[in-house]
Amino acid sequence: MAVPALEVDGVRKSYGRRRAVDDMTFDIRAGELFGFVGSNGAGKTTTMRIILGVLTPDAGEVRWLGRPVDFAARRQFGYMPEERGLYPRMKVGEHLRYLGELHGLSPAAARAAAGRWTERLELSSYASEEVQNLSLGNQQRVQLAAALVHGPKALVLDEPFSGLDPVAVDVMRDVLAERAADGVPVMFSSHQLSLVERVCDRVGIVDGGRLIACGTVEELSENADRRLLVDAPEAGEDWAAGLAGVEVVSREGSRTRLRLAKGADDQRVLHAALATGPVAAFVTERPPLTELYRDLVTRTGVPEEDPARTADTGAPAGAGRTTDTGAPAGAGRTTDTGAPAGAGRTADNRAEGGER
Ligand SMILES: Nc1ncnc2c1ncn2[C@@H]1O[C@H](COP(=O)(O)OP(=O)(O)OP(=O)(O)O)[C@@H](O)[C@H]1O
Repeated sequence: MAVPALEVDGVRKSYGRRRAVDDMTFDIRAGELFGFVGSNGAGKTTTMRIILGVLTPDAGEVRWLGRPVDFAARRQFGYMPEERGLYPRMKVGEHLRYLGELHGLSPAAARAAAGRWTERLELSSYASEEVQNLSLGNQQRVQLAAALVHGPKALVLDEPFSGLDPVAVDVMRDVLAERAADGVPVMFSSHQLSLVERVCDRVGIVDGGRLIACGTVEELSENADRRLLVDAPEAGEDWAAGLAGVEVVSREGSRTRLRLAKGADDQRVLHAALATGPVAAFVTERPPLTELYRDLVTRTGVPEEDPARTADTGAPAGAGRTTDTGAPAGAGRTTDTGAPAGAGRTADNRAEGGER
C-alpha cells in the first residue's frame, strides 16, 4: 500500500463571500498519477495554488511527507500554473537554466538539466529561440520543462494537456508516467476525462469546491448503475422496452447497451434477450469515467446559488476578487518561479464536450 506523500487536509478558501474550496481532503501517494477533475469554477486551481503556497488557505493544512509544507518543501515541488508563467522574451535554454538555478541547482547542473529536458521534450531545435516565438503547444512543452528542470520531488500541474496536439499529449503523458515511475507523486487537472481515465491511478472529482469522490475508476464505479452489453442478432429494435429498471443507452447493429437501475434483475434481461433467439454476448461493462463523472456531479452537485457555498464575511459576493497577495485577479500574478503570469498562456481546451 503506497504511503501518502502529499496530503491536503480540510482545506477551505473563500474569495470574498464566495467559497471556492470547502473542506478539501485527499492525498497523493508516492509514484502515483492523480487526476483532478471538475467543471469550470469547481475549485481545482484554487486547491493547487494552495498546495504550492501561491494562496494561503482560510483553514486546513497541506502536508508533505507528514509535515506541514514549508518553503523548503515547496522548493522541491514542480508546478505548472494555469496562467502559465514564462518570460516571453527569454530564450528557451536560458530560461530553463535560470529556473533551475532559481530552485537551487548549480550553474553546471542547471545547464545539464536544461539540455536534458529540452531534448526529452523535443525542444532542442528551439533552445536558442525566444519563448514568444514558439507555438502555444511548444510553449507548453517549455512550461513542462520549467516544472521539471530542478528534479522536483512532487509535481502539481494545472491543465498540462490543454491545447496540445496528439503527439505532444503522448510526450506529456509519457514524461508524467516516467516521473511517477520514479516515485514522484504527480497531480494534474484536466477536462479530458478519457485521457485521465487512461493515464491516472486515482481520480479526485471536485464539484462546488468540494471533493465529491476519490479513488480508482473501478472504485468510483462501485455505486454506479450497472451497464450491460447484450448482443442478440435476431432481436428487434425494442426487445428491451418495458423491462423494469432497464434503460437502453445505445444500439449499434445487434448490440444493445443497457443501464440497470439498482435492484433491476439482469436475469430477466437475459431471458428477454434469449426469447428473441441466440445471444452472442451478455457482458457487464464498467461505465467510462465521463459517465461516472456526470452521474456523480448530477447526484451530489452543489448548486451555484447554494447559500452554504457563501462564506459570511460581510463582503458582497464577487467583491474583492483578489489573490492573497492583495493584487486584483490577473494583475501581476506570479508563479512560484517568480515569472509573470499570462506569458505564454496556451489555448484552452476545457470542454469535455467531445467526450460527452
Ligand atoms: N482571484 C479570485 N477572486 C475571486 N474569485 C475567484 C478567484 N479565483 C477563483 N475564483 C472563484 O473561485 C471558484 C473556483 O475557481 P477555480 O479557478 O479554483 O476553479 P477551477 O476548478 O480551476 O476552474 P477551471 O476548470 O475553470 O479552471 C470559482 O467560483 C471562481 O470564480
